[in-house]
Amino acid sequence: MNLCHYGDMEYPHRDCELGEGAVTVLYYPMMSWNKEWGGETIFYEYGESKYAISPKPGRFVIFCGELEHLGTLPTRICSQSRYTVALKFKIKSQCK
Ligand SMILES: O=C(O)CCC(=O)C(=O)O
Ligand SMILES: [Fe+2]
Repeated sequence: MNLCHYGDMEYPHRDCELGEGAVTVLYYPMMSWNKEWGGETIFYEYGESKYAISPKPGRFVIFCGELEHLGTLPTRICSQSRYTVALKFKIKSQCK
């Protein structure tokens, strides 16, 4: 379970080592979210941002844990906490 607010720090990371082949299931449990509040999950490719997923209430994102990503922080006008639930599964075969 992740919890962050405006002013916190988050870093781009991978959820597993390259070649480890884990899968992450990310869930946004907030009851409501305004797009002006930011908080997108950014996915990187070759070190550059490639996809931004809005933290829409009830949304699930399933991705290969080898992908570099970042849960961005809420903007200053957001008075709510940004929650996510991340379930990280190791699988035998690699996910590519
Ligand atoms: O909160 C997010 O958008 C990402 C969370 C995450 O990357 C993690 O828990 O490993
Ligand atoms: Fe992560």
